Amino acid sequence: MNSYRSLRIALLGAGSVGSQVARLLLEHGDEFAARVGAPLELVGIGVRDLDAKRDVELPRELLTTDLDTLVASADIVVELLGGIEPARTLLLEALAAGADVVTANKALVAAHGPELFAAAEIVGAQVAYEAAVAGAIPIIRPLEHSLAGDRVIRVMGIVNGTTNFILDRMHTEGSTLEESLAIATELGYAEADPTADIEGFDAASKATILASLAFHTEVPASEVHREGITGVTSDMVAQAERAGRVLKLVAICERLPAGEGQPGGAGDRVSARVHPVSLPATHPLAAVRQAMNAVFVTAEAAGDLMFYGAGAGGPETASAVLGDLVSIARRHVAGGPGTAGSTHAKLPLAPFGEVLARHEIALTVADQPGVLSVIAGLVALHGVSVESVRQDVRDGAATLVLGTHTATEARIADVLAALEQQDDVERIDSVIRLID
Ligand SMILES: NC(=O)c1ccc[n+]([C@@H]2O[C@H](COP(=O)([O-])OP(=O)(O)OC[C@H]3O[C@@H](n4cnc5c(N)ncnc54)[C@H](O)[C@@H]3O)[C@@H](O)[C@H]2O)c1
Ligand SMILES: N[C@@H](CCO)C(=O)O
Ligand code: NA
Repeated sequence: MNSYRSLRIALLGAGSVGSQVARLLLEHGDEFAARVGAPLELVGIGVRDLDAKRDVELPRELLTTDLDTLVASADIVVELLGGIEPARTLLLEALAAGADVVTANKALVAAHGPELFAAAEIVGAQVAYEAAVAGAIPIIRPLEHSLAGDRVIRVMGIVNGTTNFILDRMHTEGSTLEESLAIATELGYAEADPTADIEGFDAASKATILASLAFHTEVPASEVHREGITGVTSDMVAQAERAGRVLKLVAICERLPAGEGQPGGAGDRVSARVHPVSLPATHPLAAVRQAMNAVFVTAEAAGDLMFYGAGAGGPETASAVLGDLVSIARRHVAGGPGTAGSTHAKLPLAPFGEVLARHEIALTVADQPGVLSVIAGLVALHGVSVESVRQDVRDGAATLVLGTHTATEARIADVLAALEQQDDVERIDSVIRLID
């Protein structure tokens, strides 16, 4: 090993992920030093309560509740607190002092990434966040570096382990959302506030990050259309199964072509959204079970790429955090400023209403002659064509399941509003987007 001085590492947070990062850093310190060319010295672990019970027993002398002082003493700050504050202020303080930053905090990167990246650029420091999207799966680095010479067309993935775990158990065991969420929380997958998982906020933060990287364009969290899984019922799961399909919560980031005659991507727009979809059971994403994640990337020259692995869990996420840490530490030893991400493409964002999808609409209707043709006519009136109809009559009421051809979200919203007004329609039971 050369004679480079020790690198001082400050760890903020010793929860599910932080305690595993501390453990691995202490257990494998010699290996990391050999990879980096300098020792990585864990100088302190910022916690809220020195006596709290933790997943891992940590050396008492490293624990501190004075996070500001800890940050001021470090070359590299690893933030695993979660939430916006005080994480944002502490990281801005670290960057202002010239330290590099590693974080797994997708909520923070989605909401304040540009602010952190700008602060890093001023001092030539680096912000690394591989763990923020799809946990252990390398996806940030491939989008930022490996695919920087290609044109990404689409990123579609299961990026929230908790909701995948819940939907998987609804399919395989008929469990309720509540009981599966309790298990996911126990296993360390769920966010501190699990509303972030089940309402799709966590996946939407990840969609923001993925879209910004994939399209070299700042995609604000406020522009991501978001729907969670609280509207997914056991009836919807049963109906999907009868049709040989599986329900999943997915994030879709797409580059929407400007249209015929526009050369070389000129006029393209981008869109990012999170919502449940219905997939054929044979689709590769349907095979992503339990809390696993998978991300498909389609790029113009590379074609389809698939990234699969653990998207949540303490040790799994710690792997990505430590990968960032080793990579940043190597740069310290080699010298030179950190690499800044690029958002120079500045592609315009397409409104959600212009996004195209096939939909399946389940309705309870009066079981009377002629109802089907009235409804089909009403749907057609709004410029949406019906591809398939399934009918199921039970106790004098009929369930009608309409599969549409591809239509814009705006047209589908008009169809749903019109169906709600239609006397023969008792209620709209569910609406789900179909993926082939
Ligand atoms: N758990 C996962 O599977 C996973 C996966 C990927 C990313 N992440 C992200 O990693 C981060 C940490 O997640 P986690 O699951 O370890 O959360 P956690 O709730 O288990 O741990 C966070 C810890 O930080 C501490 N903390 C919070 N605010 C503090 C403060 N002001 N001062 C001192 N300590 C404070 C908490 O007491 C807790 O021990 C989050 O940003 C999360 O989104 C988690
Ligand atoms: N709560 C998140 C953790 C990983 O980001 C999930 O369930 O995927
Ligand atoms: Na990752």
